[in-house]
Amino acid sequence: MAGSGIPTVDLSPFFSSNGDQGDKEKKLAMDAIYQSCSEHGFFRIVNHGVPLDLMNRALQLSKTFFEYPDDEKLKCSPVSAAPLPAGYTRHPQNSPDRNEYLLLFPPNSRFNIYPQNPPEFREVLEEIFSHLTRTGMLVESILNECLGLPPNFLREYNQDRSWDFMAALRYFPATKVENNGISEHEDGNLITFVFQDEVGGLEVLKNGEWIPVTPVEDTIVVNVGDVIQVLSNKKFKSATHRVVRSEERSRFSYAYFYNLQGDKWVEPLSQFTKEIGEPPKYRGFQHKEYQQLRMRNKTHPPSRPEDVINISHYEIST
Ligand SMILES: O=C(O)CCC(=O)C(=O)O
Ligand SMILES: [Fe+2]
Repeated sequence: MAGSGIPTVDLSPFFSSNGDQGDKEKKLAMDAIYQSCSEHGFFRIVNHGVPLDLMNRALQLSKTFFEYPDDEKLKCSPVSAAPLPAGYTRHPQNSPDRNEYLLLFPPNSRFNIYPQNPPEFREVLEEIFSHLTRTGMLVESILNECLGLPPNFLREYNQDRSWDFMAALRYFPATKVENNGISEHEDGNLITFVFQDEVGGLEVLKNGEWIPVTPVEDTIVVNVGDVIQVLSNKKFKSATHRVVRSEERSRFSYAYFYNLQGDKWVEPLSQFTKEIGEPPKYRGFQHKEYQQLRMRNKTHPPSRPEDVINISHYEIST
C-alpha cells in the first residue's frame, strides 16, 4: 500500500468459500505473507474479523483508564509476576521504556485482575480478546500453509490457548531529551497483533532502515515472533520493531500475543533442518524458560542494552 511501507493483506477470502476466484485471492494473500515473513516478518491485515467499533471502543476505554489517578490504576496491581504480571504495571524508573500497561490472559483466566472502572471495560476487553484469538488461529493456519507444514501442524503443536495474553498500552509523551517508548526488540511468541490510535510511533526494521508503521484505520499490524523464527530455522523472520514517542501527546495501543504453552519445547523442525540438509540455527528450549528470561529484562532492566536477553541466546554459532 502506497506510503505505508509494509504490505496490506486482505483476509476476506479466508472467511468465505468463493470457488476458483476465492482460491486465487487466497493465493495472492499467501504470496504476500510469504514474502514479508521471509524478509522482515511484518504485514498489516484488513477484513480480519475484528469489528472496527470494538477496536475503537477498546482504545477509548483504555485511554479513560490510563488517565485515572494512580491510586485507581494501582487497585489492579499484579499479585504475582508468574507466569506474567497480569494487571496494571508501569515500568521501573531505570527502564528505557516509558509506558504503562494493563496485561490480561484470556477471559476468566484465574490470573486476570480486571479494572472495576470504567465499568464496561472488562466486557470490551474480553470481547476483543476472543476476536483476536480467532484471528490468531486463522493467521496461524495461513502461516502453516505458507511454511508447507502438514495440515494443522501448528494448531496441534499449539493447542492450549490459556497462555495467550494482551496488553493495553499507554506511551507517555516524549520529552526534549528522550523519546523511547519500547526499545528495539522482537516478540518472543508466535504471532503478535497490534492496533493503535492515530498518534503513530511504531516502527519496523526493514533492510536496515526504520520504517514507520503509520496508523491506518481498521487494519491490524501483524508481526511474526521468535517461536516461528526458531521452528522454521529462520526461514520466517521475527520482526524487529520499536516504539518512538511523540512529543505532544500520549499514544494508546493494544498488543495481542498469540502464544505457546510454557512447557512446550521449541526447536527448529526437521522439515527445515534434517530433511533439507540444513544445520539447526538454534538449540532447543522450553518456552517458559525463555519467557521468564524476557520478563526479567523488563522488571530488572540490565544496565547494558547488549545484556538484554533475546532469541540469539539460543543461537548455535557456526
Ligand atoms: O504498542 C505497540 O505499538 C507495540 C508494542 C510492542 O511491540 C510490544 O508490546 O511488544
Ligand atoms: Fe513487540
